[in-house]
Amino acid sequence: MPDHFAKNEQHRRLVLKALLWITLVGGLFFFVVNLLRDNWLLATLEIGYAGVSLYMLMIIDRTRNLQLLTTIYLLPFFSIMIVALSRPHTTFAVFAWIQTIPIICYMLLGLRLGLYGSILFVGIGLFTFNQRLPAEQQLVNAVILANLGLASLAVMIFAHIYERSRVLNEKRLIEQATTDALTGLANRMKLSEVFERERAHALRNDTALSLVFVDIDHFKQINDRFGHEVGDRALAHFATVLTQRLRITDLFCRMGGEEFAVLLPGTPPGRAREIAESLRQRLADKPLEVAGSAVPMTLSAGVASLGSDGQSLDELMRAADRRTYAAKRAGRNQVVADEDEASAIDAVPG
Ligand SMILES: Nc1nc2c(ncn2[C@@H]2O[C@H](COP(=O)(O)OP(=O)(O)OP(=O)(O)O)[C@@H](O)[C@H]2O)c(=O)[nH]1
Repeated sequence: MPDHFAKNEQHRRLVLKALLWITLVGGLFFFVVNLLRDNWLLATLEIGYAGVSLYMLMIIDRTRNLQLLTTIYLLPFFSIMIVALSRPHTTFAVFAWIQTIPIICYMLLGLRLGLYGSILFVGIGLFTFNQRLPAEQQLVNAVILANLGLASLAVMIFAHIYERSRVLNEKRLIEQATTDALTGLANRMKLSEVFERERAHALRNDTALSLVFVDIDHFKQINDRFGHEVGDRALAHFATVLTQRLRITDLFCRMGGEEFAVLLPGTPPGRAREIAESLRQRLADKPLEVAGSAVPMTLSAGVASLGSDGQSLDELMRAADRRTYAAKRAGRNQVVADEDEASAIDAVPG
């Protein structure tokens, strides 16, 4: 599961836990109150719900399908509120619970289900409440309903705004944490996340997955000659030029400094070599322009593939890295795609 979904789940798990404690304590309290008032239907529902809350508190940390568990819990929870509101023995104060529905729905079910759940259950709550008002005082009833309806609407709007900002902020934070600020490319953390997904996909569908490690040649000289600022521009230029050559499904990442990696889903070793070669060619064809003159850049690359070079990202990175440094030793500005080639370079005295 991607990390950001896990974070969202953690947030919802905490909210649900808090609600379960409230319904456990509330259920026990109202069980006693309803027993004392001889309201057997509600007493049974309340003690039953306290039991369900206790059971859910025990399993909540182990459950995988939190969304399903939440929905199974909320439907009877809201229904009990409505039943309680409709009973002649209960007070109108039960409507206070109806007003918590939008907050509960948005925090536990997210924006879309939060909206639908709020409209549905607050609507039914208002309708049920209206049935209990004396028919003869229509104007007073209208004022009461307008107050409760508007207050519920305000809670719903605030809950919607809160959840929307929370989701957007969370998205922004995740994006910042997984993006390299200078080039706008994905970073190492994102590569790990995507690699796991693509590896599972490749194993399930028996498709290929390759990784190209790319290192800019003599990058230090660009910094030394033109300054760090031009060095930064060169890195951004490199990212732009190479991204244009890749497919939308490929993941181009900056690993740090002048080292990059490209994850190529559905790409066997031979094709990955061709792609690495075309990246090398493209960079040579599109030098960075500084004050009207070209700053030539070249790259060295190593290719590794799932299966033949290992099963984990670490293994693939190690193999691709080894081949990149073989390419450097062989004179730079080239691609080394397999172990034979790397060993042949290593065997040359130098
Ligand atoms: N401008 C700029 N330079 C960086 C950045 N990150 C790393 N560098 C520089 O990249 C250079 C890398 O130098 P080396 O590791 O010697 O590699 P190289 O000069 O590319 O040589 P080879 O890899 O052997 O071809 C260093 O001078 C770093 O300061 C960055 O974000 N911006």
